[in-house]
Amino acid sequence: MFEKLHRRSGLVFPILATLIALAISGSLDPYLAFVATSWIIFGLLGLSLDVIWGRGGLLSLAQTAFYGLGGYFGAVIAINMAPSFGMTLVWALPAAAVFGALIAAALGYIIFYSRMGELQSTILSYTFTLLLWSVTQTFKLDVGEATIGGDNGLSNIPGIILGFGAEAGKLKPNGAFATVVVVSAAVYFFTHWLMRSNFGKVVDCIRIDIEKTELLGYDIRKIQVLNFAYSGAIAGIAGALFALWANYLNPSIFSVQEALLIPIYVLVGGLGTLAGPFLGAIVIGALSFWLGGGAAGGQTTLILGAILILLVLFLQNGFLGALNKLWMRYLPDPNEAARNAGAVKIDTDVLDAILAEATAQAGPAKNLVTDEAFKQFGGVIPVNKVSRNFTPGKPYSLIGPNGAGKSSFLKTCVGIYRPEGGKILLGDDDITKAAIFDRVRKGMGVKNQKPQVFGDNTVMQNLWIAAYARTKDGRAADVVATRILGMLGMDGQSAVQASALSHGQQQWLDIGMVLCLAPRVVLLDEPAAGMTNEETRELSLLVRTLAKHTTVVVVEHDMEFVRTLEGHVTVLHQGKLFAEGDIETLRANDAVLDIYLGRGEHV
Ligand SMILES: Nc1ncnc2c1ncn2[C@@H]1O[C@H](COP(=O)(O)OP(=O)(O)OP(=O)(O)O)[C@@H](O)[C@H]1O
Repeated sequence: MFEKLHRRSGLVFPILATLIALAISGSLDPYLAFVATSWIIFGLLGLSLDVIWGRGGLLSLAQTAFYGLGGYFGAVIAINMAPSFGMTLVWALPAAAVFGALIAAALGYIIFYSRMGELQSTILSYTFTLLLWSVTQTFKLDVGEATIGGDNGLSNIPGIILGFGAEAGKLKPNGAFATVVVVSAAVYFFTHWLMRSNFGKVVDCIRIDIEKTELLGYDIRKIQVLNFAYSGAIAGIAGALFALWANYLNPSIFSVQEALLIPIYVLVGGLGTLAGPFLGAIVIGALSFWLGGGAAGGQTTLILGAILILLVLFLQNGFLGALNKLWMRYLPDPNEAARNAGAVKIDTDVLDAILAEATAQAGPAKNLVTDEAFKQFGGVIPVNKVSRNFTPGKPYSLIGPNGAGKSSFLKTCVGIYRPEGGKILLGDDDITKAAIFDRVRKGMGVKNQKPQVFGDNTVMQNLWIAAYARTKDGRAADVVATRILGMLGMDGQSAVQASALSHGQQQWLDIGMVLCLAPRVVLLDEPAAGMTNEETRELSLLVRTLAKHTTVVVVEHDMEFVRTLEGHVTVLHQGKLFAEGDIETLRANDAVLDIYLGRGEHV
């Protein structure tokens, strides 16, 4: 019961809060109703930031820009429609949402497709807001009945009108409050649903590990732009509500103070909680209302600032974050199973069946061919004109001393590093310039040196998100993920958070995620690191079985593991192919010993 309530808390409490707000809306003092309406609007604006920051991982200071633009656009529409048609809300909100979304999509396109860093993105978003602030000071335009008058602003904006026709009158403060509550609640519940949908799950994964999400085959930049556009739509709606509430807009809506207040609402309420920004805006709004009413003796800003600093410092993730932490203490620990987990034991029959099915669905194994592949970092050349044809049948092991270029070679093949020269072919496709997600969709499955799992998600959720990348069908992904979980013998840990797993278990989970993709070429970078001897034997069995169905390339330092793979062994040195053969011959090769021991002419 307690657990169920916790799972549904994002729905149950907001429903209660909405009902209470609606119940008291009629009896509120009209002035308080008027002021409280603005708190809800700011909460909605905070929600727009939470979508892109708390869930998407980008601290955008452009939310007030989308809010202001949505406000202006919605107001112009409302001014022109109201005299004949009434219904300002119906005209202004969709127009503002679409406008906000388009502007956010355009800005998001620049930010995400240019692969800007987090800090630069935040600064660019802030610069965009400042630019609008500056431009709107002098921007004058007549649009029908609406006059945008530079720093004189835009006045004569009709209030919230729900009735049709010229005669329809604007709502009084209490009615306006109730209407804004209903609109905000509708946006909140839709957002709550969206963030729990498959789209939202991928958005969360991008925030946790963007590279891994792309390595699963998701077109991350498209998803980021869509999420940003959605946040812009919410900000636009908030802007239109604000315009109808205030009946007046001017360029101060794009000011620094406005832009910086929004992250504060989110932080005080709880980043990533969606409902938190409303709580943050209401708490801050109510505090300043009460302090401004005489309680602070003229020191409202000072006292409010001090309270905010204390709240952010001591609550860490805001009110809702703190509440959640407290609540979690009384729930059973899902990570208990990780502590009691035994060593992973592969079920080879199931593995064989999974791999045969993958071939039936994704087609036969593909060759991976590198033709003079070349990668350079300044003076360092970790991949120096490597030409190699990798085929299915037996696994390939890449060995070599530290810094030989093994990981760089794999990263060049998957597109994490862009080669400066040469070609890379996956089957018949030239993938030299393809995006990472495109290579994965064409059949490449990669596990990097460090296990990459989504730490906040459970083991099952990790496998599911990998399977869903390929199947694009939730139920089919359930089936694939459950089978791989069973094959790894990790059923008992399905509800454990991936971050609670040991390093070795995370390696297995990462390998399981790669298998969910039904890859036609598999690249594994140091998969045995952190595994016990028993697990390394199981891994060797898995890799050999895998190589019968797909092309497999493994980078490894553990020579005993490499020996048990009974495959092709290639030594890399200073970015070049140095020697090839079976492991026993290579171990007896003086030149190979020289490079490992750092002696002789080859070093
Ligand atoms: N992103 C990068 N920027 C600059 N230099 C890099 C980068 N990645 C790798 N290198 C350099 O390329 C060389 C090869 O590194 P790489 O990690 O590929 O070697 P490795 O054989 O995998 O080593 P190890 O066994 O220690 O993992 C090193 O000198 C490394 O410093």
